[in-house]
This record gives sequence, C-alpha cells and structure tokens, in this order.
Amino acid sequence: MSLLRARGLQRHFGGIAAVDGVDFDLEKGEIHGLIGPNGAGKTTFVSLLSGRIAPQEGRITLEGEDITALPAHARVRRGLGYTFQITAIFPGLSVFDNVALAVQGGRGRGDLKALVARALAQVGLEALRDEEAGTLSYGHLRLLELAMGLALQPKVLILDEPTQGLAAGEIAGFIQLVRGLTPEVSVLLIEHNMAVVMELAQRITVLNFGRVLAQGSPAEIRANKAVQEAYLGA
Ligand SMILES: Nc1ncnc2c1ncn2[C@@H]1O[C@H](COP(=O)(O)OP(=O)(O)OP(=O)(O)O)[C@@H](O)[C@H]1O
Repeated sequence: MSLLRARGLQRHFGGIAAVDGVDFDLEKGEIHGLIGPNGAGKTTFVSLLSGRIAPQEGRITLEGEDITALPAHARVRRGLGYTFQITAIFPGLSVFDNVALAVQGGRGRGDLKALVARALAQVGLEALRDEEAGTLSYGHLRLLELAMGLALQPKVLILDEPTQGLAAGEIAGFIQLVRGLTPEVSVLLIEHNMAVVMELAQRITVLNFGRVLAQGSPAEIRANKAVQEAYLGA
C-alpha cells in the first residue's frame, strides 16, 4: 500500500483543466520528484493533496484512509506536512518560539521543548535558536520553515520549490538535509532545479497540461522523448 495515493484527481478552472485525471503514488520512505513545464498543474496538484483546494473528481488516501474531504489542518494532524505554504514566520519572535508556535498550532504531540530542539537540530539551526527570526538570512529562513514543518512530525513532507533563492552552497547542504530525512519522512519534491531533482529523487512524475506525461527513475525521465519535447516546447 502506498503512503499517499491519488486516483483520478481532477480540477478545472473555467475551461482550463489544471489537473486532469491524475493518478499518483508516494511510497513509504521515498523522495519523489514532481516536475513539469510552467502551467503544467504542479501547484494545483499539490494544493489538492494538501487540502487547500477541493477536487471536482477523484480520491486521495493517506495510509489507506480517504482524506479527500478533510480540511488542510486535519491532514496536517494526520501527518501530511506542506511546509512552505502553511507556515508563517513571526519576525519578532525567536527561532525557537517560531517552531514552538508551529507545533502548538499543528499536531502538538509530545514534549514541546524536545520536539523543537530536535527539529532545529535536524536543519542545523540549534546555534541560532535564540535569535530573532527577522534577523536571519534568507537561507536560514528557509531552514526555519523546514524546521517548523518537521517539528509536526510529518509522515509525508511536501516541499514546494525549496531551493528557490538559495545560493549554490546552501543547495548542496539542503540536498544532504533532505536525504537525511528519509526513510522516516517520505518526501514529495516540487522543484524547478533539475539537477536537484535528478540527484535527490528515486522516482519522478512529470506533469504536462494537467496530466501525467511520464513516471520513472531519473535516468528513465532524462531519456524520455515526450518529456524532452514537453520541455523544449515550453
Ligand atoms: N485559481 C486559478 N484560476 C484560474 N486558473 C488557474 C488557477 N490556478 C491555476 N490555474 C491555471 O491552471 C493551470 C495550471 O497551473 P499551476 O499553477 O497548477 O501550474 P504549475 O505547474 O504549478 O506552474 P508553475 O511551474 O508555473 O508554477 C495554468 O494554466 C494556470 O493558469
């Protein structure tokens, strides 16, 4: 049984089929890349998974349970984390308190201080725990967002454009970090930086015009003619 499963997902906006009958499986412990040209439907698909918008057709299950009708916060409590869209950083609060607030607003199970400390250690921000979030560099802010998501102990973590705006050195560190999260956390990675996807993902799903164009290993996706054409035509 796959951890997160979508069947026949559909979402139209007026005449535009943003997501048009997508089947998708995230297996336990994997890093799964989601790519596609601009407007392919990636953001809409992820919004359907996280519960930010509702599908017109189709079903989503998490560990075999139907979550299609659950609101976003209930999905977070069940272990579906969507770090970069649902968390808000308070610049006047410390790094530690920002993570603590995220835990209290989310699933909030277990010892709060221990959860926060563990999440900060996972992303390497322990030394900055007492700094005001507003004083952090952009790269550190992205790590703080990740810590806020991790502190909720997700089973699935959806990372939407996590390396956008990061410097090359920061991207290398980020790749190591994400790899270290698995197999405990399974990751769906939406990423425009193809080198990052190819290096991190065990499997890749390619969307084009709201449909699954291809699915396979990085090597298979790289060699796929339809994928090459979709990107050249974009
Ligand atoms: N709220 C909306 N109202 C109308 N059309 C929308 C809406 N959201 C998305 N679309 C359209 O649906 C299609 C898919 O958009 P989506 O943002 O999901 O693609 P994407 O793959 O995430 O693109 P990008 O890589 O540029 O972020 C596009 O044609 C877009 O214009």
